[in-house]
Amino acid sequence: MKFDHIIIRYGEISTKKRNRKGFVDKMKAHIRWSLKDIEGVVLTANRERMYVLLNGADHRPVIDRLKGIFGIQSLSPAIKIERDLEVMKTAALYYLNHTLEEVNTFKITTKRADKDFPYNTDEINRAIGGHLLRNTEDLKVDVKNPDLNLLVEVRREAVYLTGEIIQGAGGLPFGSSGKAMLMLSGGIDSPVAGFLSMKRGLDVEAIHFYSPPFTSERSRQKVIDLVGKLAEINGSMKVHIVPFTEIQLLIQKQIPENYSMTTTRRLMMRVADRIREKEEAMALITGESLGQVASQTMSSMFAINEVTNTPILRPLITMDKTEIIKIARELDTFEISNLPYEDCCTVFTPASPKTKPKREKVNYYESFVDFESLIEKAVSETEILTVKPGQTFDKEEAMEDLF
Ligand SMILES: Nc1ncnc2c1ncn2[C@@H]1O[C@H](COP(=O)(O)OP(=O)(O)OP(=O)(O)O)[C@@H](O)[C@H]1O
Repeated sequence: MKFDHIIIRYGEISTKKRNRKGFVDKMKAHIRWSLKDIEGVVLTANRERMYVLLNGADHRPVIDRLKGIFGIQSLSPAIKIERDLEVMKTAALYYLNHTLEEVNTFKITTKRADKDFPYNTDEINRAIGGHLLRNTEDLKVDVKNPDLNLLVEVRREAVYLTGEIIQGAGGLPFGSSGKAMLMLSGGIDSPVAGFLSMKRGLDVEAIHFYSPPFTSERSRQKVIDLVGKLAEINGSMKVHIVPFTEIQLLIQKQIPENYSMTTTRRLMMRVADRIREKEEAMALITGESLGQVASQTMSSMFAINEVTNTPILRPLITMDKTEIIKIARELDTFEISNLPYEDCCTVFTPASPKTKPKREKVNYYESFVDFESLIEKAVSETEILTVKPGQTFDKEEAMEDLF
């Protein structure tokens, strides 16, 4: 006996009415992609649920992959069996021994959709429960708060056993919210912002600004590795690598030092917005968190945001650093982000950047400088890479190179 299918329950998709099909189709495509190398599995869907028929495949790797698919609320491995009490008892014991969680207490909940079945609900509960108690040690019945509530569904065509409810990733199906551009530094925050945006159904491309020779090849590679991590979600991610040295040198030369950081951010936004337009995306995403550093105060964001009316998504805006780090660790990006390679912003950061820059002042300073041709040049010289998952980062080798 084996688990023969997995039940997939929808999360927020179930609140969608007329456009539900679009969401379900996106999720189906993502699940199909994630299971493509597991032989034999077949996916079916209806308005309420999806089912993965395992056709002999082991349920554990399938569940592991499904756990990462956005839009899934929960999952349950299930068994379809004959309408025979002895078979039902054996199957229940199998279920108990193969759940992923530790089970100390249980209850059986039978539902008889077919009232012609020769045993009533109570008789089935007791027969199966007794069988489990006789064949296990230290297992107890708990009808109020059991570790395992084994649902036995007696239908006309067969009996279905399911019990374990495994939490899914939640969110919305990948790509169901359209496309946005993630401004990705090598830091801890922006990869987390990218992940959370993808979780809300966005298809994300990354934009990274780098300033050779002030920033090294290693820091560029670090960003590619971060993109490789995010690419695990759906198999690949594009990254636009923007040469930013000329713009930064011009800012350094022409803008008063305490306003150079504000102008740098404004220029990044302007360039990113051009790339967004070319890629037909509808928003920019940043890893900003309110008040974290000088460029992330309300006044700074007010001054920086002025250069575009494209929506700027800031998924981390109300999060504390510790909350962000927790997600970065779960995502496995923390170690990569934490490597001490310089970023183009840190290299050019003034000693005391304005924490309360004024729009009028920054506009006044920028009015003496023609950035337009350099913006065009940066966009046209942007390198576009498609990164696949598994660009593993060799931390030891990287550290050796550093010291
Ligand atoms: N070199 C860069 N390329 C692309 N985007 C950048 C770059 N530097 C900063 N950004 C964007 O600006 C945001 C704020 O950057 P900043 O360096 O002030 O903050 P941070 O808290 O260190 O963020 P992060 O941890 O993401 O680097 C980043 O989250 C990112 O979205």
